[in-house]
Amino acid sequence: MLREEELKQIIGQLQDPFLHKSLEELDAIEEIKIKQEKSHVSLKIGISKTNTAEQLQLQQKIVEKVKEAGAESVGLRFHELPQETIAAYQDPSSNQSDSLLSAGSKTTFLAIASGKGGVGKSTVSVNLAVALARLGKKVGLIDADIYGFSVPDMMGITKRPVVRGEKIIPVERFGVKVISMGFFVEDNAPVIWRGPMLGKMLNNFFNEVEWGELDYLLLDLPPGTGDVALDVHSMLPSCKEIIVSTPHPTAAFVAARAGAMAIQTDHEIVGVIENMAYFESEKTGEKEYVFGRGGGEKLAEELRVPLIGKIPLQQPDWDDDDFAPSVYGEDHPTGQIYQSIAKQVTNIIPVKA
Ligand SMILES: Nc1ncnc2c1ncn2[C@@H]1O[C@H](COP(=O)(O)OP(=O)(O)OP(=O)(O)O)[C@@H](O)[C@H]1O
Repeated sequence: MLREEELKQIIGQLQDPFLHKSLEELDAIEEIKIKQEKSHVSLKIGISKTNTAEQLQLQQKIVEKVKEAGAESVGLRFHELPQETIAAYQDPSSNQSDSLLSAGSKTTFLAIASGKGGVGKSTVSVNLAVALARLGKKVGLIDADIYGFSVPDMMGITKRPVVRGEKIIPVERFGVKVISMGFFVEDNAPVIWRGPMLGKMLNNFFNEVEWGELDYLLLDLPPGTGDVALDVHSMLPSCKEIIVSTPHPTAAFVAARAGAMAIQTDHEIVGVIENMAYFESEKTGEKEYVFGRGGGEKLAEELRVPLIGKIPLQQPDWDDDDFAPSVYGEDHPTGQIYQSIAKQVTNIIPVKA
């Protein structure tokens, strides 16, 4: 004679393979049905991650135990535990590499966007990522500018990521873990990613890349407010966002559209960076406002966020030994501006505890 209470107790002692808590504690036994005449037991069980090798092992253990209790046959169905349960029991320090998107993840996503192309969004993304790493933060960078991927060149990356098991290992440069669409494209060929393919690629960047533990994951978004930018925006997890603009007052109008798109797609704008803000004469130290003035302030005011930096118009350091065409050295005046921006970023969005 099979008894529900007894079976519940036996199965309840087994553990969820990922949360390492008993099924009883997780309230994971959803249903037990017994057909006495056939000695058949059917079960519905919750697990934190379905369709895994671990699920199969747990399944075998359950079947074994239920048969030991007298059942002839066992029917078993798994479903995913509620997110609240997973979040409540997940050890935040574990599982980081499994998915940055998991509820317990400590990673802040920080997207860098612009109203139009060529304003220096990628340059800012790269230098901000490096500056955060110089502050001792654990930083990743996704070059999600799917048509105009330029991060590998800007950082002087010549290596390609290696694949270990089923995971892609990002390339590390200046302490930043980098993944770019450019790594997966032959001979710099243009790519057309739309709809499901684009979503799949972005998903792979989050789930199939071995990021390890990250404090910040920066995303260099496609420029502008067109379809591609909108697609990428809406396919991302919820992000904090920085808008890059040039100083011309009309540029602020254009960039404000990017701001509107961020809000519409549920991303939170945390600041504005004005790039190519002025040219400073090496001889006299005088500033010339080549591209106009006031755009950054205007945009920040409109979006009701702080203006967290003004970056001058400048040539990168071509003489740098560790050649990376667009990364400024820590002692370079522009490098120092990036350090100050990075500090503000860590104040505005502190590393999650
Ligand atoms: N402050 C600056 N001073 C001088 N040149 C700069 C500055 N910022 C960016 N640039 C240069 O301007 C060009 C465009 O910059 P970048 O590629 O970063 O812009 P973007 O907005 O990401 O462009 P895209 O639309 O291609 O994504 C690059 O050649 C870059 O080196």
